[in-house]
Parts: sequence; C-alpha cells; structure tokens
Amino acid sequence: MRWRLAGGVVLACLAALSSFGLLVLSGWLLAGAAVAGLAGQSAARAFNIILPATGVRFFAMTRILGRYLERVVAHDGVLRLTGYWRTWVYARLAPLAPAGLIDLQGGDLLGRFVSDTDKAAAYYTDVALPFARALVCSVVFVGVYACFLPSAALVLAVGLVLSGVLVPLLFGGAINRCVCKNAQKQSHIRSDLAETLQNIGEYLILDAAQGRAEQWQAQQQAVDHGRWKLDALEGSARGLITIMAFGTALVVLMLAAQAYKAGYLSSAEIPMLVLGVLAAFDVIIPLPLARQAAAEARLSVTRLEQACAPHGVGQSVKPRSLPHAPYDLVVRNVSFAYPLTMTPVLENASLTIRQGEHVGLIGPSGAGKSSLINLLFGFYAPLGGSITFGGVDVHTLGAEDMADFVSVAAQDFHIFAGTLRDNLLLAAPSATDAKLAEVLEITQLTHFVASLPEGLQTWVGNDGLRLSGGQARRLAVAQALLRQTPWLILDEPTEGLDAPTEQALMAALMRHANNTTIVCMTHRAAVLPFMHRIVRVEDACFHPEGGAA
Ligand SMILES: Nc1ncnc2c1ncn2[C@@H]1O[C@H](COP(=O)(O)OP(=O)(O)OP(=O)(O)O)[C@@H](O)[C@H]1O
Repeated sequence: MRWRLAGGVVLACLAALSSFGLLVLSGWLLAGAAVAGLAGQSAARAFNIILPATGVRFFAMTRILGRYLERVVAHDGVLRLTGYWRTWVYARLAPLAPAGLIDLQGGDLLGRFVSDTDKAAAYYTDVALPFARALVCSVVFVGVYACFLPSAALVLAVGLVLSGVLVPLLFGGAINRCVCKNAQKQSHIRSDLAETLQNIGEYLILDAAQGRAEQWQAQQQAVDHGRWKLDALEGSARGLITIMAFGTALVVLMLAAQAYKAGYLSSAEIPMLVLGVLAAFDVIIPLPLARQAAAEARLSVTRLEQACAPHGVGQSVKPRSLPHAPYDLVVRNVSFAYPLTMTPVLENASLTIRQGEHVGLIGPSGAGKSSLINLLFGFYAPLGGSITFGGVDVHTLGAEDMADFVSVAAQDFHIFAGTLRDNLLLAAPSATDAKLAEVLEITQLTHFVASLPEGLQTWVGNDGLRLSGGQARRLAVAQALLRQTPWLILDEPTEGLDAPTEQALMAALMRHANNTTIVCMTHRAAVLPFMHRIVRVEDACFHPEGGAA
C-alpha cells in the first residue's frame, strides 16, 4: 500500500502547488495587464499575454486533475486501510471471545470495530496527508518567494511556521481532552442504544421505555455539547490562522512596496506576492481539523489495542498437538471462578468421562454445569488443576480445535437471522438434504417443518423470533448433531418440551448417537434414564450418583 499512499501525498501536493501557481500567476497577469494598459497603447501591445495565460490554463488544468486523482487515490487508500484494520482487529478479537471481551459491552465493541477502525484508517487522509502537504508545499512556497524577495520569503516562512506548528500545538491539549470526553460519551450512548434495541421488549414490559428515551435525550445533549465545544476550538484555531495569514500578507505587501520603490520588483509582482501569501495559507487552514483528527485517530487506535490486548485466555500458549483417540476428558483438581465475580464455581474438582459414555450432569441452578463447557473450550482458564481432552491439555488448544471434536447445543444458543436451512447449514455447510431430514427426524422437527408452507426455506427472523422456545432449542440440537463429532454436549436439550416429545427425542438421539460420547446437562428427571451414569455438580465439586466420578 505504501506506494499508493505516497502517490496520494504527491497528488495532494501537486493540486496545492497548482492552486498556488494559479493564484500567483493570475495576480501577476491581471496586475501586469492593468499596468500595461495604463501605460499606453504601445506598452499594452508589447505586453505578452500568451505565455502567462497559457501558464494560468496549465495550472488550472493540473489543479483540477490533481484534485480528482488525489481523491481517487487517497480514498482508495483509506478503504484499503479500513479493510486492513478491520481484518487486524477481527483476527485478534475472535480468539479472545468470550472471556477476553467480558468487560466490553456489545455496542461498544461494535463501535470500536466499525467507527474506531474507520478513524484509524482515516488518519491517512485526515492527518498524514494535510500535514505532509503543508510541509512540502510550504518549503516550495518559501523557495519561490526567495527567488523574488528574500525578506518576503522570511516573513512567509515565519507566518507559515507560527500558524502551522504553533496554533495546532496551542490548541492541541484542549482538543485532546475534548476528543477523549466525546469518545467516552459516544461509546456509552452507542452501548446503551445497542442494548436497548436488543431488549426493547423487556423495556416495554417493564414500562421503562419512556425513562430510557429521556436518558438518551440527556446523553445526546451532552454529546452535542461536546461536539459544539470541539467545533468552537477548531473554529478559533482556524480564525487565528486566518488572522495570521492576513497579517503576513500585510507585511509582505509593505516589503514588496519598499522593494518596488528600490527597483527590485516590478509593480505587477506586488499583488502576485500578496495573493501568493493567501494561497500559501490554504495548506495551513486545514491543520486544526487535522490536529483534531489526529487526536481522534490516536484515541481510536488505543481503544482498539486495549480491546485486542491478550487477557491470558482463549489463546494457545504452547505448540499444539491435537487430541487423539480415545477422546477421554480428564478434569483433575480444577478450581475455577469467573474473573468478574471471583466467586468459586469449582474447587479442587475432578471428573473423568471416557469416550462413548453417556453422562447426565445434574445439580442445582448455578452449580457450575455449563461452566464446564467454557473451561473445555478454553473460553476461561482454570485457576488451578488441569483439564485434558484426548490426552492434550485443553489450555494449549484453541476453541476452533476443540470444535472439531466436540459439538455443543448450548443453553444460550443463538439462532441467526436467516432461513431454517441457513441455520442448519451453518453447522455443516456440506450437509445433504437427506442428512438434514435425518437430524430433523431425531429432534422431532419433521412435522413442524412439513407444516410450514416454505419448509426449510422459512425465514426464522432475528434471533429465531418465529420459533417457539422448544423449537429453537431443538434446532440447536439438530445443528450439533449435523457436525458428527465424537463428543456431543447438550445443555438442557429438552427444556420447554412436552413429555412425549422429550421421550421421543431422547430415544431417537440414543439410537442415532449410540457410539458418541454424550454429556447431558439437565434438570429434567425424564432425561436421566437414557444416560449410563449421573454426576451431580454441587458445592463446587463433581459427585458421582452411585459410582466413581
Ligand atoms: N460469564 C459469567 N461471568 C460471571 N459469572 C458467571 C458467568 N456465567 C456463569 N456465571 C456464574 O457461575 C456460576 C455457575 O454458572 P453455570 O451457568 O455454570 O451454572 P449451571 O449449573 O449451568 O446453572 P443452570 O442449571 O441454571 O444452567 C453461577 O453462579 C453463575 O452466576
């Protein structure tokens, strides 16, 4: 990308230099023509208008062309940079989920992923490009002035440095503070908005929607106030630069007038140099905005780095070796607590599940049954002890490695916006229609799907809203079955089902997955007779029900 980005800078400089050349030459041409006209017919005839007029056209053309090409190249560069940042962030965020992202709200995370990556990429057009253009062009402007009048070149150099360096420095601190505060407010409002929209039904039921709207209004006003402050700062800096530009032009006018009197300059060169100053400041005026963009980009990059920083979980720490048969799970003296609460979930707990066993995990709500999935997939790291699967410490495996061996129908499963078929194929993209029909039969969904006019092509809406709780849960079980892994973990698979359907599902499941290891976390007594043995999770330990755990 480097050459492309450098090309954008070159084109931006070309456009700015053309603008400068156009104004300077036009000033000289108009003033020269006027002086020649006033000096009489012979002087007017002697005045060569062709060459400068050609120069004016040349600069007008290169300015238009330069600006157009600069936009094309620079925006192409930004799009590529945005793509680069998004890929970079995704590649680092994905392995951290869910433990590494626990302290980030979904809306905030989305905000970081979308708007912070945009701002980080826009650093090129909004910061690097204006500053590089200002630097390169200022040197050229001062060089050009030095050819005509060195004292004017010195004044121009001082004016450009003062307004291009000092003004951004002067306002920098206040801009940084304002940008930080605004970013925090915006991040809050975005997170709240995402959460409220996701759970709008609950807010309506709790009669809290109006209060929520009022909270937003207050938050939005605070954001608007912050934006107004930032605009005021930027406007003040821009105003100061404009005053400096006119001051510099005035001094240059005085110096040029003196030089004219002393015979060093022609009369036409006086307006040329004055107009040149105003044209030169065109590259400085965008700098306060660029300074603001720099603060925003720096903050965005910091926020992205914070979100992507490894938290010691969800990442392989040693060279991998994949699990091998027999795929036994050995949990040895494991202690575990969730980072946010630090309430012990497991304490010195041990459990062995051999390949092919069907184990029912029971116990009071909140005892820690589902937490076993989090530990197995390495979403969270145990505080002590070890967990091996197929002879390999699960801590050295990524969640994607485990997914090749273990399918989970989780309690908090998600049905994606799409058709029934889309959701099933998500688990096994190459599954045939016969395979889909087979898992629908096992999960007792065949009649339901057949009753739908569009069958598997039925759109299930966001979050599976068009399905009942029991239907959605069975769809999650069907997904897990489609993956055909040696292990199957079912968290409350029959929750919300009537007794005959529950029996039919479990019986079909056992027939189908006879050789598969099945771990069934459940509160339903009717499921337990289908299991080889039962383990109770209680008091932060695994207790066998009638045998060794
Ligand atoms: N992501 C999390 N962060 C913090 N604490 C959690 C998290 N998930 C679960 N917990 C807590 O860990 C404990 C064990 O939860 P877990 O979901 O494993 O229980 P469970 O036995 O599966 O419960 P249930 O039968 O109701 O599904 C609970 O006290 C719960 O509040």
